[in-house]
Amino acid sequence: MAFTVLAAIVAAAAAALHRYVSGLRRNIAAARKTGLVYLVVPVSPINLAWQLTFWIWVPIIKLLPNSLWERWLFVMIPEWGYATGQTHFDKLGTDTFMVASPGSLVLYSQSAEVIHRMTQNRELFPKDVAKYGILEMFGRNVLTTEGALWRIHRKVTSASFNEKNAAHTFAEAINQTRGMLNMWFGPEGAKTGMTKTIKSLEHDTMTWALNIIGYVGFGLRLLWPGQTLPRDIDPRLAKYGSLDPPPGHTLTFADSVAVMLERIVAIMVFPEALLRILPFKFAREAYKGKINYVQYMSEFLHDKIEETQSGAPPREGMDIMGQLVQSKYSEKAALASSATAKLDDSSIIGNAFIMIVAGHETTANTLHFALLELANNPATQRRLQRDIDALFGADTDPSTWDYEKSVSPMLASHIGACINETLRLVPPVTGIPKVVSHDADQTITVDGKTHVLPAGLACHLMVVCAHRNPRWWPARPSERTGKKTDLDEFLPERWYRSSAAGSSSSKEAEREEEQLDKGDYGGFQGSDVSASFYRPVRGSYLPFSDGPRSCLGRRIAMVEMGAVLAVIFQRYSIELAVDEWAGDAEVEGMNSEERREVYRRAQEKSRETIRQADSVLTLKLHGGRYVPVRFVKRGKERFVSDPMLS
Ligand code: HEM
Repeated sequence: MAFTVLAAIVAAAAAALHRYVSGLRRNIAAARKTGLVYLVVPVSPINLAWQLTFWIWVPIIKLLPNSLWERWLFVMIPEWGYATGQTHFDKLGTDTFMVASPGSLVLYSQSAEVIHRMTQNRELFPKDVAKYGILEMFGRNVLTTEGALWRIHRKVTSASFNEKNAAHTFAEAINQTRGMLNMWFGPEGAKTGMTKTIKSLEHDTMTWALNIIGYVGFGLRLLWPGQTLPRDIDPRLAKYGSLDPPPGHTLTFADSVAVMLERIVAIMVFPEALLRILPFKFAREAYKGKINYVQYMSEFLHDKIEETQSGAPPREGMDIMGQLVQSKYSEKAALASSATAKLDDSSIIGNAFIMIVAGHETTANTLHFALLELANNPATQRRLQRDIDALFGADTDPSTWDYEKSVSPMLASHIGACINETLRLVPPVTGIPKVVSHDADQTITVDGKTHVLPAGLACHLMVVCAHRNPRWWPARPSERTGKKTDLDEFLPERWYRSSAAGSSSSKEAEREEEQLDKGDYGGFQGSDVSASFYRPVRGSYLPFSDGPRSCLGRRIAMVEMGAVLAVIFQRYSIELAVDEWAGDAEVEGMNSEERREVYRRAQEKSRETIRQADSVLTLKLHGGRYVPVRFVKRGKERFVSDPMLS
């Protein structure tokens, strides 16, 4: 008996070893055939189990002699592109390389040509939808589907992304920014002109963005602490805005979204029944977040179906849930032929989830990093304020700002430059997975040479690396760090520079535009970058992706972020908090040089913290990391008004 068991184990191990070796040999041969540079690694870097546990294995591997791992280990660290991307592409001497492992063959590229080809040819290089399981747990949706099914989702969801709703978003972003400022200052800060040290900037920007998409996208009035719901609010919607859990719930709606996003990996990995009984804090939170969120959304769906079937007039704003529900439950949908595609209930909930996640976490993180970079860069902040004064006036009431008149100049000013530069440096989505169509091999051109990629090949577009590739961006030697280029630095002025080594002339840019896929996939059709700025080569700047699968919400995101920066910096400045090095009384007694010295320490620490950002869903500060800041009324700055501080 013991011998039989042993023999079975040996046979299974031999079979596994055979699979391992033959998989590796097959993938190495396929990598070699493409003619591209390739690395060989022992485990697939895109294997989910590896990605969840890499932090255990990497330190163990590093105990081995350097020569065994130093060439390839970087690619096994999921956020390598953001942390150290350029160095590795430099070392390999190429913008496009392959990684062969026993379980996979993957192409990584930061080449604008390659990225452009893949984003423009949706059918030849579809999205690698298998990688989007985490975003499909509540139902299939526009972000996670491909082909004919994606077209149906895109048609239904894109209907409300228009200029009217962008204007509505602008007004609501102004309103929510005031709510956030009121919370930060409180009655005490309003008197002194300075907030206390804020450690919750990331959390607050998430609340800000959720409140906006909640209202503009879903008609839900979500509140800041101390605010109350309007008296005439529809009682069915009141529970979503409640600051305490309403009857039948153990979390508020906003907390259910926040907790669910915080614990999304646990929700995906563990079955609900197991989360319920596991005696760990993370499991309790994940379970609570999930069941509350699911319950809110099914109640919301139910209410919307009733509203649609009662023939109630359309609501103001995007009413994303209303649009989704109408596609299935309206009278028109009922009369439509059965051949007309409709979403099922699970897809309605799935799309609502994706709009909430895509619509708030991305924008919130961009705002969070933009604020931190402005605190890190006082000279940029001062220039931003000058542009805001010129555009909106220093004393005007933001609620009177006119969207149509303001939007283009706003995005062409230093406000736009700061947003673009944040999205270049710290894009919420650092990489986009595509795949070579399973139907046929496809070609790419790298530096004038054609390479054939095998059908089904996984391709990873290294967005964050393309954004820092000196070949495509106007770069100068860094004045601050002495590095070869300043591309790792936040320099919105870059957007006024005229050219980069690999940048195209405006004629070439026009020709490129002509070759684009001009299909109408709904949403905003214009460029992400104002015409007055440096125009990056197509494929080198894609914070919102590009081509048919580009972000549906990019216009409203830009508008939202422009509005919040304008409202905050019209009256206030942001400063890094220096409590770690000096108390308020000490700062009071310091001369200018001493203040500069203490601020420089805070800048150094802040930059180091930002470098440690990584992605679960989007790029942000995880693991309790934060940068403490204060907001001060303009004229009351302790540090950032000093012209010697840049
Ligand atoms: C700074 C803010 C934002 C950034 C950086 C951003 C970025 C992106 C990126 C990179 C993609 C492509 C993802 C992929 O292919 O895997 C995407 C898709 C998408 N985004 Fe955004 N997004 C932002 C804001 C928004 C907002 C505000 C909404 C909606 C309210 C939104 C809705 C969507 C949707 C629906 C898609 C899927 C489009 C499709 O596949 O057809 N996004 N976004």
